[in-house]
Amino acid sequence: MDVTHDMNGQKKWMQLPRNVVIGNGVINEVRDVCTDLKLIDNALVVTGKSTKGIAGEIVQDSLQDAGQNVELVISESASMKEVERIRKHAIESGTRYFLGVGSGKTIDVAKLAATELEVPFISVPTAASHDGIVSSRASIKDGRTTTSIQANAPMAVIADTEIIANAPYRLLAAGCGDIISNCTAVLDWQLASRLQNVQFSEYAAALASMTAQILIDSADSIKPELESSVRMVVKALVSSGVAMSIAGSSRPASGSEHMFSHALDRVADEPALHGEQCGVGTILMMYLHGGDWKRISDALKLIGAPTTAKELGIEDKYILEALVLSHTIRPERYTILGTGLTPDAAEIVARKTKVIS
Ligand SMILES: NC(=O)C1=CN([C@@H]2O[C@H](COP(=O)(O)OP(=O)(O)OC[C@H]3O[C@@H](n4cnc5c(N)ncnc54)[C@H](O)[C@@H]3O)[C@@H](O)[C@H]2O)C=CC1
Ligand SMILES: O=C(CO)COP(=O)(O)O
Ligand SMILES: [Zn+2]
Repeated sequence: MDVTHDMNGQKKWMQLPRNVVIGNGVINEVRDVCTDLKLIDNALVVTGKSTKGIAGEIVQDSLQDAGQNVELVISESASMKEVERIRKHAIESGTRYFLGVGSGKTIDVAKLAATELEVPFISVPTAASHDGIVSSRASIKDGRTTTSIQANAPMAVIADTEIIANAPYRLLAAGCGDIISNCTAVLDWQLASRLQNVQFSEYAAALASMTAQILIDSADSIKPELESSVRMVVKALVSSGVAMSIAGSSRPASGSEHMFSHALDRVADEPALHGEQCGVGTILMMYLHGGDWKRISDALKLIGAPTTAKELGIEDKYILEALVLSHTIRPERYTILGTGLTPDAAEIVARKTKVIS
């Protein structure tokens, strides 16, 4: 668990990654990181179909060169069945630690399997598409429903900026949407703290908000194929992950805009990327908060992230359906959505913010 509180809120236990390595070519430092963490044998590399050739095999070869036994397994769908398959594979091959090498789904499966087996996990993202690359949560899908499960934080995060800069730019822009969503997540958290006296951390909220503000202020310098942009986004994702660890929940980085994204995952035929949907959700929820939604929309446009249903590739009717459904996604998490939007109110917010036209 990230943070534990006793009944008086006096006891805290924050779980953070020990090594965070960001830079050009740092994939070649995997074995040094493992040695530093005393992870010296029986690794299981969990990677994706396309990310195997991009980074999975580099990690495998480099650990094998250091004399380690290393197995490699492909995993892309983040379901409990898949976690179980990987967990069984790990037991059979005597795995002592996991490396998740790839995108969000691959990392989540490796993270949860490692947590269940109580062995260390190292995150090696090949894209900076959301803050799950560093967080202590795993999102697992069951049909169209996604559940966010508490897991152990990675022992280390190794983010090679050259590899991430060569990934499709859409993934990096999505990562920016996930960071910018901290703006409304923190407003929702403050609201819940005022109205329902929920546990609130000034430090976690300040860190999450500041991270989003820095990115919004630098929006014009986030560009495709630039390692400087990748560095900025990865550092922001790490900061968001740390904010969640301080809070002991995803509250600083997930509010009503995330509930909207989770609702879209349920209703849309073909949902967009998590971070893309959260970015559009932030525009909508900032409008509901009475805040500067145009500033959010302008920053996303500068970055090249979607700001409309059309750019998300999702029909207007699903945006409206998701807006009306959002408050039911996580009823225990109070947000600006309150007891929900009526269909006509949903249409007004979506039209005024130009998410639908
Ligand atoms: N654990 C957590 O806290 C969080 C987890 N999630 C979960 O993460 C998942 C979404 O993750 P995403 O990364 O957005 O999508 P994804 O895992 O579906 O990956 C998107 C695509 O990017 C490709 N890709 C990755 N790196 C690449 C590279 N270097 N070059 C070419 N292609 C590359 C992958 O092969 C995949 O086809 C969802 O299941 C979502 O629920 C989302 C947010 C937070
Ligand atoms: O995506 C997240 C933070 O960016 C995690 O949030 P959830 O708790 O909504 O899965
Ligand atoms: Zn997110």
